[in-house]
Amino acid sequence: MTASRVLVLNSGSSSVKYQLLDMRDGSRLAVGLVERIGEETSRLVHTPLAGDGAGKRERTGPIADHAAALKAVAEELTHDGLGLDSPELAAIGHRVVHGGLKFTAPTVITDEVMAEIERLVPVAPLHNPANITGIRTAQALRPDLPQVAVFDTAFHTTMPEYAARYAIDVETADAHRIRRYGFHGTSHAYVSRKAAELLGRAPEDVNVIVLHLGNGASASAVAGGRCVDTSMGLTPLEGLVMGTRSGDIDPAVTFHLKRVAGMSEDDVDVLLNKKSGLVGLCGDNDMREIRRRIDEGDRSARLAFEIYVHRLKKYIGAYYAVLGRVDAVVFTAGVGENAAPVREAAVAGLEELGLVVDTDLNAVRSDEPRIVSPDHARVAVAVVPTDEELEIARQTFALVDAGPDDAGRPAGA
Ligand SMILES: Nc1ncnc2c1ncn2[C@@H]1O[C@H](COP(=O)(O)OP(=O)(O)O)[C@@H](O)[C@H]1O
Ligand SMILES: CC(=O)OP(=O)(O)O
Ligand SMILES: [Mg+2]
Repeated sequence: MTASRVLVLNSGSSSVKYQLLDMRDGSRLAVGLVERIGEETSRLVHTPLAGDGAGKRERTGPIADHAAALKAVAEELTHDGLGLDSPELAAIGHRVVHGGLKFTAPTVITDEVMAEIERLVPVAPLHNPANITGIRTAQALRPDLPQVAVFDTAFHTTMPEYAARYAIDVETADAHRIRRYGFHGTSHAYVSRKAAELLGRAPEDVNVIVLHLGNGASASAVAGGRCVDTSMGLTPLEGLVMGTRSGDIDPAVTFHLKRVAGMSEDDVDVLLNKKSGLVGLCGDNDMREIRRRIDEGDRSARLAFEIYVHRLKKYIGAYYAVLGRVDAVVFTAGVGENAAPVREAAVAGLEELGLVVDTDLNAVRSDEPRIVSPDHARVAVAVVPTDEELEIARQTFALVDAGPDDAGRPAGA
């Protein structure tokens, strides 16, 4: 039997999401999440969907680091007869957030590839270190298997220079590779393709604005299947208001804080990446909690919501102008898929642009891609659940399934 399973690891700063899939039909064999890694209250939630396991299992209690988290995941899979030692496992696919300009496609991980991912740590300090630990741990568990990196930045490498460059001194920018890279690309690619499917058209024929609103959040303008602009920049800090990140601010705020408030470089980094966004504005970064507080009349929660939505609306307008013609505005990720009030507020007042939501359609909760604008609307407003793990598994399997070359290396090595 040829190996057809792929394990996908999406390692975040304090969490690991994972899925084991069978690529013969794309079915999931197990899914899970380890959260609050490094805290006393770590939690692993594992759901076997095949094998010997039955039903969702939870473990709570301290999980010290990503290596310990992956060990626990491996134990859970083994318990279900889906262990990493299985000969059916073809590869392990890793989400890697920053790939710079070098990686425009999924890549089999070699020592040189690892060195490049490490070199990019300063521009993705919350993400690349966790991705690296995930890769190293997986390599230690299955040194014989191809490990594949699927980069968040890859989809955005098609951006034209005028969208990717900052208007700063060219020599300085080039010397330090300062430009806009963009992130969440696997999600933007998957969701824009699915949106075309939902409209019943070929991806080459549609222009869409994708709003990926999770804890991290980004917008992208996709013309005929290619990214032409996106809201994140050199790092995943630029753009929309996020759970804990500020998104766009005047960069002078940073020197002002250093000069006037006596903050260090690291203090400002932590402020903008971890203590800003929704959490900085109102103390909560979970949109469910913010909506609950708004319903109780809480003013700081309301203002946080208004700032979040105002920024979103500005990007919709900007990308409308960038694309010229828009076929759909598509919401995805935790907030985009679940928070109907965010979708409604983001397009409120944009009727002249052809953007309206149907209140009843927008209120429907579903895991399926769906249109939430009325039939007659000029531009579709859609909700398309993202599936970064499935997309990573597909790209990983496509690379390793192409077979080894003459030297016995997997394709792409
Ligand atoms: N039912 C819901 N209603 C509103 N917001 C939700 C709901 N479920 C999840 N969210 C939001 O989604 C966020 C997580 O999104 P997700 O895409 O899983 O983020 P990430 O992958 O960045 O961790 C939560 O912080 C919360 O704000
Ligand atoms: C790049 C990024 O912001 O990722 P996440 O949303 O997983 O934090
Ligand atoms: Mg995410």
